[in-house]
Amino acid sequence: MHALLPTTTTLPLFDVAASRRIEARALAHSPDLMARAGLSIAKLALALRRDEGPVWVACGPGNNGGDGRVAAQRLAEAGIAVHLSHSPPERPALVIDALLGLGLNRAPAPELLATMAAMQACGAAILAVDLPSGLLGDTGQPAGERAVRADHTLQLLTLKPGLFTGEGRAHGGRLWFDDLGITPDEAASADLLGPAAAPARSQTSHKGSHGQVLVVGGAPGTQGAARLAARTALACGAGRVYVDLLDLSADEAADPGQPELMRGTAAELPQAVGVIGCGAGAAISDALPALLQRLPRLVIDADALNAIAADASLQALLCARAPASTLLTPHPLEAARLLGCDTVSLQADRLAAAQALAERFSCTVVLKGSGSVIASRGERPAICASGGPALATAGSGDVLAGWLGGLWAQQPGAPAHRIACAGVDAHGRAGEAGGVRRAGDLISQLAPSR
Ligand SMILES: NC(=O)C1=CN([C@@H]2O[C@H](COP(=O)(O)OP(=O)(O)OC[C@H]3O[C@@H](n4cnc5c(N)ncnc54)[C@H](OP(=O)(O)O)[C@@H]3O)[C@@H](O)[C@H]2O)[C@@H](O)CC1
Ligand SMILES: Nc1ncnc2c1ncn2[C@@H]1O[C@H](COP(=O)(O)OP(=O)(O)O)[C@@H](O)[C@H]1O
Repeated sequence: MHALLPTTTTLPLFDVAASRRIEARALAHSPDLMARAGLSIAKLALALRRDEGPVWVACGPGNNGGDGRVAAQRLAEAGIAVHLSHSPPERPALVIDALLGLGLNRAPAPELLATMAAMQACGAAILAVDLPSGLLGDTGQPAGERAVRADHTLQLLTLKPGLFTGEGRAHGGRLWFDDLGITPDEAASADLLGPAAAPARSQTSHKGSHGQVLVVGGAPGTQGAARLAARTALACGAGRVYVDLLDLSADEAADPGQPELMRGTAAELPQAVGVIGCGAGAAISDALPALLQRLPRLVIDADALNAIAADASLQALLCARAPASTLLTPHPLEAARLLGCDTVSLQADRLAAAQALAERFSCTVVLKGSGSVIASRGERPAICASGGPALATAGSGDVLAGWLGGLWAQQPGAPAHRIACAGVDAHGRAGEAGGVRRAGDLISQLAPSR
């Protein structure tokens, strides 16, 4: 058993159906899985309980409750006061939430909701067994009106995608994992991203070796967005970075605060990676047909996504692009517009939504937000576990778009999916500080990760 995040490698995630298959096969040769699970929970509980008070263990009707009962037995054998009940003891030292795990299949019944509320109110830290009760393992959404907000979750046997995206990040608390000695014997349902290697830079390389990025966007009043993206592409190591600011007069500098940036257009730079849409406003619509047809690799963000959502002819141009050449970076509202749904239903299953977008537009999609999801046709989806609310500030998405463009410029042969996985993870790690990080600061935080 070990703490999980930050992860130093990419890890396999298994949805509920896959976890059940793995469990069923493992039980055939290791019938003592529940004993292993219970022991592991008891060990972690011993380390986490805050004082000499009783450990409250609340067990449900299935095997999740079975794990909890074994843990209670182990704790009692170790001389710890254990309170095995659906109602709280006086001043519990820790709560073990073993009500519902993988088997959650409907909104929790009222009596379970009452126990969940009592757990939350009792003042002790909550250790959830496998999943916080009421949280769906595939999507990270509560099945009903509420799910337990745990302080710690010990995932057992497999890592479930729902703990890493959507509401899962807010419900799981600190994440722990015990594989119970079983190596999964089927392919993962999704990847949990680890860090990727920075693009190689040969001793004899020159600026022409590291590609070109062209940022198109920045309508009057929102030019900062395009400049943030351009500065980030530069910090990422792209050989040359150009900006095409909408409505900028011919004699103005690309970015007076960043003299390395140059002005350019798609017509002049047909090999550049386009990063298009940042702060672009409605004016991007007119430029989009040429950009979609002309530039061999595109990162499409913000207003360019909104323009595409509103125009079937732009959607057709997008779908006609070469495979693995286009990367969309919508936040949930932009993604909902592209799919023609609302954000609540989109957020209810972020993995499915990202995959639906990737299929519909034949693109790689980064569905941003807590636990960003990366999906591409024919690829296993990935979830980014790094990042946090420090990133919830204007401009951090522009920085992501610029970083993706900068990475892609330096790795022209790489498919969009690989660039997205590497870039989103690096961006998240750079934004793991507490509080709020200004988007401009994020750029300098990203640069050392190259
Ligand atoms: N077997 C092993 O050795 C191992 C097992 N492991 C552990 O087992 C867990 C999975 O166990 P599980 O399959 O029994 O499912 P679990 O989460 O206990 O729930 C099922 C029960 O809850 C009920 N129920 C469902 N929804 C409900 C609701 N909303 N409101 C009320 N009731 C509801 C459902 O009722 P039913 O639908 O049948 O009426 C059924 O009775 C897994 O998460 C892990 O902890 C691992 O440690 C690996 C080793
Ligand atoms: N709570 C959070 N946890 C993790 N990542 C977050 C969180 N809030 C925002 N982010 C990340 O910050 C970025 C915000 O992008 P976006 O909404 O497009 O911002 P902007 O348009 O202002 O640049 C995305 O990469 C998103 O995943």
